[in-house]
Amino acid sequence: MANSRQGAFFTGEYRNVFSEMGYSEEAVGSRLEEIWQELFHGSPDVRLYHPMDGDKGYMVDTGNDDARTEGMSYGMMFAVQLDKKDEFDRLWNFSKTFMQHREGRYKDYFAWHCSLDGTKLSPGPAPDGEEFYAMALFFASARWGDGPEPYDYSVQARQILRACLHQGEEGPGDPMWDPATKLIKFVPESPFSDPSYHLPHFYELFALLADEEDRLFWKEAAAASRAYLHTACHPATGLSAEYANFDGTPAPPQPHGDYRYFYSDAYRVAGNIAVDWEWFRADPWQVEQSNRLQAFFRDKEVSDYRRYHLDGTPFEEPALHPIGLLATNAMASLAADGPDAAAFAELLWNTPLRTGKRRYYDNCLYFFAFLALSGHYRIYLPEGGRL
Ligand SMILES: O[C@@H]1[C@@H](O)[C@H](O[C@@H]2CO[C@@H](O[C@@H]3CO[C@@H](O)[C@H](O)[C@H]3O)[C@H](O)[C@H]2O)OC[C@H]1O
Repeated sequence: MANSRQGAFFTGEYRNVFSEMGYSEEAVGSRLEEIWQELFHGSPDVRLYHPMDGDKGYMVDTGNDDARTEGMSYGMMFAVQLDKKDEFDRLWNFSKTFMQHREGRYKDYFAWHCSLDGTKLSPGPAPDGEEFYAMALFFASARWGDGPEPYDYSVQARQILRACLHQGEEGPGDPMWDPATKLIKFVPESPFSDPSYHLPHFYELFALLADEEDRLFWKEAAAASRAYLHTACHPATGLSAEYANFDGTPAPPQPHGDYRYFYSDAYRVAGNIAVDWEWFRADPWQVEQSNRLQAFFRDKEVSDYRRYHLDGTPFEEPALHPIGLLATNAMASLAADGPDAAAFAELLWNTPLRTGKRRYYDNCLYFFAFLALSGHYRIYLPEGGRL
């Protein structure tokens, strides 16, 4: 039975799109377990997760030979969804020990990437990591209960979210959310956003679980992000830019590159929108948007996926992560109700994990798509917690 919280309706149900298409629950379950085994415990040329001696482990970005808060927090989300506490704790311990700052302008934030021995490669954070850490930690607290530091998961999650909103109020630094617009920034210092960082479905939950005094902010942030995505996604193609201003227009070129186009970061927008729809049914535009995006990719071969202008004009340059893009296009089927929904899910089902050097980002998105489309990407709340 759905219940209502100021416009967001927690569905309490998780569709298994693959079963709806005729695959047995058993086949879907064993496929999911196979993906877990390959990515976490498979051969060295397949796996992403690596346990270290002692009590730590990391996810490697195989394309860049480093560990990123993105992949570390994704790994924690995969682990908590599938009830794998040992892997979760190792990833968290590595993140906490090597990546989190103890002082200064980034206190309680995480260096966005480090080498595989834990040496920070650059101090700045990437806010998509912080929000995934916080959500995964809250889910861990609900599934397994809080333990001694650093496994006091809910305490750790609140500490991260406190920094995200209040950094700079009593010392150096900047918050990760813009206080005026309530939109997440690309990095704490930037006056613009990254559409793929917007996770209103997480903010609805932060509004229940974060520090009491910040709960209203998170509720408003959920609404602000939903509205923002309308402005960031092209009205005809559904494509969004890598980085976008707070009014949704593509952000100007940056010293480290020109990100006004649909490329690797932006794939995730489709998946995020679909999960928000599945969890909260708050914004019917998400259904139209998902149909629109799938219509844009309908006639395109995965092997011919490219970088695109937002109006859909292709670059010569191929997509760096075509399997990742297929995964998020398929994830959109959780929200889409158009003629392409089943076809994209079917195509993903019939596509294997990516192999080779660049497999990390593709296979992370692939894992999310399988979790979501099989009904295994779920909300876990502490006992007595209600939506
Ligand atoms: O300038 C950095 C900025 O690059 C960093 O962004 C993080 C890394 O990139 C994003 O994901 C990548 C997508 O492309 C694939 O090829 C990579 O493997 C992925 O890691 C990720 O979303 C960002 O967190 O953020 C900090 C800035 O200072």
